[in-house]
Amino acid sequence: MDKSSKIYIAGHRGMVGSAIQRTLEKNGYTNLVVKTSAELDLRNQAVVSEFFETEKPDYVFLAAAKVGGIIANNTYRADFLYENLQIQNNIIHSSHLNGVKKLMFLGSSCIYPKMAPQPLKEDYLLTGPLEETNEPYAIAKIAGIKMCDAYRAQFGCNYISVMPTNLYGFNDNYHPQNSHVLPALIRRFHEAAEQNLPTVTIWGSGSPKREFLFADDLAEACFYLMQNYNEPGLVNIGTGEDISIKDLALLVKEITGYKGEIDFDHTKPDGTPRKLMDVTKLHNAGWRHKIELAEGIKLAYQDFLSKGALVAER
Ligand SMILES: NC(=O)C1=CN([C@@H]2O[C@H](COP(=O)(O)OP(=O)(O)OC[C@H]3O[C@@H](n4cnc5c(N)ncnc54)[C@H](OP(=O)(O)O)[C@@H]3O)[C@@H](O)[C@H]2O)C=CC1
Ligand SMILES: C[C@H]1O[C@H](OP(=O)(O)OP(=O)(O)OC[C@H]2O[C@@H](n3cnc4c(=O)[nH]c(N)nc43)[C@H](O)[C@@H]2O)[C@@H](O)[C@@H](O)C1=O
Repeated sequence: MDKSSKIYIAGHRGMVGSAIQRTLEKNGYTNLVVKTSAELDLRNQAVVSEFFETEKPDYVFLAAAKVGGIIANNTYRADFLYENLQIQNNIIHSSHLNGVKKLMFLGSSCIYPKMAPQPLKEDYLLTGPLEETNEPYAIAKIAGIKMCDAYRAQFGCNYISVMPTNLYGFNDNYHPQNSHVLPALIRRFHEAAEQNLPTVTIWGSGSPKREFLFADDLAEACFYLMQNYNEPGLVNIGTGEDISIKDLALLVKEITGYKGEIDFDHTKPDGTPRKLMDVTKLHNAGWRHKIELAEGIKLAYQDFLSKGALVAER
């Protein structure tokens, strides 16, 4: 990508899209095209087609999606399937029709079978049943991977797919029900400390394990891979280390200064017991994460505090 390339960041106001925009600008890329969902509803094929004909971007980061935690995925099953299929179909197809040089599709670690061996290697895709709570979302993401590969096979499109692990960081979604675990716990422990509540409740058993990557680290990986990776298939992006939900809660408790008790709501789903990414392919491609979990949580907590009542709830 040369500095004059026109780069479209789909989803630039989201946690990942905004991190990608920061990374590109920090590296001197200023010919960026961005649209809010109010300006350009990516579910609408006609307006997406018109947008691409007008703008003709050289590169596309596809970071727009319907995104949420385990309860959101299991509640809005139709929305997660329909909206994500529409968004990615429209962008990938219009990119092909308008000669986009390279596109990066962002999938997710939930695409792997629920009980696949750990750590998850890229070739475990489609080797077993998916986790029920986020199957619609996972099916949409798998379709995106397959679409990029099919457009490469039939039309020679250089469209790559990356699979980030669970992410957190600046501009995260702090919605009490729809968010992912880490932003949810930051908010819940903070509010419990503020209100002197005796107990903070964690969903599920606390025994599942999750891997967490800071969104600005992910953006650096995306920037690196967009310049250096041109293969079909998929690339896991993670830290290669995971932590139990219970230990994560204890870490957030310590960072937010909460002094009360923790209990567990077993009526809430645990989801996949573990989804640790094998990051050998990523490391061999030349990239490793830099921000460790405790440091990242402190950064995310500061961002949460700085936003106050304006914190995002999606
Ligand atoms: N968060 C996580 O833990 C993980 C995320 N990912 C992937 O990373 C990508 C980004 O996720 P994340 O940044 O967390 O998500 P966010 O919810 O923070 O951002 C998603 C963005 O997508 C845009 N968007 C959603 N629907 C539409 C639409 N119909 N038309 C136009 N824009 C739309 C929104 O734009 P607007 O603000 O203008 O409405 C929003 O800014 C997704 O592909 C997700 O699957 C992968 C693994 C983990
Ligand atoms: C990125 C990934 O994210 C999703 O999968 P997930 O990792 O299971 O999502 P999660 O972060 O919501 O939960 C992780 C674990 O944490 C536990 N947990 C405890 N307490 C809270 C809590 O308060 N909120 C939430 N959300 N979870 C909690 C929760 O019970 C579960 O055991 C996919 O839907 C899909 O979006 C995807 O690809």
